[in-house]
Amino acid sequence: MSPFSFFLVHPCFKALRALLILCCFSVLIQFTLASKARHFKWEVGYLFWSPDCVENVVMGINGQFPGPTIRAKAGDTIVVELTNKLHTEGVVIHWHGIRQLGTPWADGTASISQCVINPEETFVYRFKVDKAGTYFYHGHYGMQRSAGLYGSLIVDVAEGEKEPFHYDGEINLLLSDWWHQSVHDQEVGLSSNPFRWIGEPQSLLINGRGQFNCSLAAHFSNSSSIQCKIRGNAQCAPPRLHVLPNKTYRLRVASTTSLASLNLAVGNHKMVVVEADGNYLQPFAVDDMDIYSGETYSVLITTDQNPSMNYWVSVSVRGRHPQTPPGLTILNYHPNSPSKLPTSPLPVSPRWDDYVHSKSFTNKILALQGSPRPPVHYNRQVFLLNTQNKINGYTKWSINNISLVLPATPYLGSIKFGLKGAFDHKSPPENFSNHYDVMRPPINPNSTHGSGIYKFNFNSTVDVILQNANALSENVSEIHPWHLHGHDFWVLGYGEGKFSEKDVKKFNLKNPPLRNSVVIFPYGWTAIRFVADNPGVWAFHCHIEPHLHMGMGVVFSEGIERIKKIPNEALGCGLTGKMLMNNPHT
Ligand SMILES: O=C1O[C@H]([C@@H](O)CO)C(O)=C1O
Repeated sequence: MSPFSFFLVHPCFKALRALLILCCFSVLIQFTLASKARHFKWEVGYLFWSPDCVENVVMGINGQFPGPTIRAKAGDTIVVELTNKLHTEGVVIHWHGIRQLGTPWADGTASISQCVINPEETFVYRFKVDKAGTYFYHGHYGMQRSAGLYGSLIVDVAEGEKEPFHYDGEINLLLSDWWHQSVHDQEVGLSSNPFRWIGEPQSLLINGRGQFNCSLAAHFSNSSSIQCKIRGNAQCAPPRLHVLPNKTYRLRVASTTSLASLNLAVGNHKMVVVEADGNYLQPFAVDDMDIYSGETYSVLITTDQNPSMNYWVSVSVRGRHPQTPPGLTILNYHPNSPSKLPTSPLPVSPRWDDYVHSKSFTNKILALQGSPRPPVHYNRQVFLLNTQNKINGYTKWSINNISLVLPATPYLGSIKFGLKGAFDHKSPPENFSNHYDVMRPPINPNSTHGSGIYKFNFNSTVDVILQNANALSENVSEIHPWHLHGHDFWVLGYGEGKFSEKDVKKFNLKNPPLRNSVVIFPYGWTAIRFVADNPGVWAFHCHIEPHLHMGMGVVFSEGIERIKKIPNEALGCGLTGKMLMNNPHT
């Protein structure tokens, strides 16, 4: 008899066995009690609001802009009953960074995971937040994120768990950019011939607040900007960050910008970067940090500076010729008055085109020791060439010469039920011509529309090489931050120019960071690896809102046959709607 069987049957161990069972039960009960469902009732609607002291229309939630912050613990279930109070538009909300393990219909992507929620309809998003971290949520239909439909989603560690770093307090910074032209006008311009580009933002917002045509730091600048005079309760009053001296604070930073890549700095304070996209990093200290649309970070600052002063928190534009003044607020040391302006000049931010600086920051981002490592080999390698193109004279972005158009019927349903004709059944190309010169504008700029998907074998390891190129004008190549739904991926490496098979040898398989968003630098490439282990249909796209609108994305799917019952409400439109209505028992 084995020692284990002996323990199971021998009467001497009866009491010990009972104790063991009791222990197991109590752990189970504690776990069930600690993780709970958090219910929210939300109404999405348009509001008159002055995000940058100029009145405009924003898309808000429950009369608030930005939307309410969701705060939960790892393991909790979030239940958001979302009612659409927009007058004539559908809506969906994507929970950015939440992998939706087992709930692919709750990913909130119009035409991909669900039908849009029509005016006056209510849709219930129910999903688990399985991993602690800094996240956010936003609209994922048309350009509704640019209209202001976003908010923070913070997941604390589960009861009894500890973060791998210490801090005394927390500050939330949700960064965005803001235009005075309505999103509807922007969308029309982008899909017109001649093309009308949206231009640079009027203002940068910190927690939905910015200042147009005046600066909090005007007394330091020799430009013509005037000093802001803001009443304390104004919607555009800067969100002062109150701190006590000699403490450590965790800044949770998320960028939901429509276009702008940003640089964040806190005057006189070093920032120690510890988390990115809900994954822990090997801590490193910087004076300023870049953050691209779709990314989140946690950084620690220690309030060890002269406590009789306040300090600037500044956000400025990277990667595009800035025409937007920095977004500013104040780090307010207690007991100084929150309106006491800092006496030091603004922190120096790098020049907008100092890519050496950006790359040096990016290369410091590595996984904390002990983080999950990538599989050593891939099963499939997909190359995605990013180009700006023309289709019948309209300006577009394409991936391997295909510009994404989303179908009327959500992929999740049409794939699950094998509905023919819902989208292009031919898969898009996995590669591009060897002769393509990524350093020059396309010789033949013409591309085509497409709605085909990349289908991955369940549990296979996929490498994606994102390849940047020259846009339509000579000597222009732009930053594109790519975001993957339904997964985290390992960032294996970045490189200049065209990717070559030799570059595979340089991949970092030792401590690559796990993320859900990653940047491709101008004329460069970025390699990522992920395991296709989450049954569902998942968007992978440039997080610049107008670029996605112009077709810059692809769609992945895996393991659909493993999905059991998709709630009818998610699919009650288009062909699936008709099918469900005809077969109420599906
Ligand atoms: O998609 C874009 O279009 C413009 C420009 O390329 C054409 O006006 C721009 O800066 C983009 O990022």
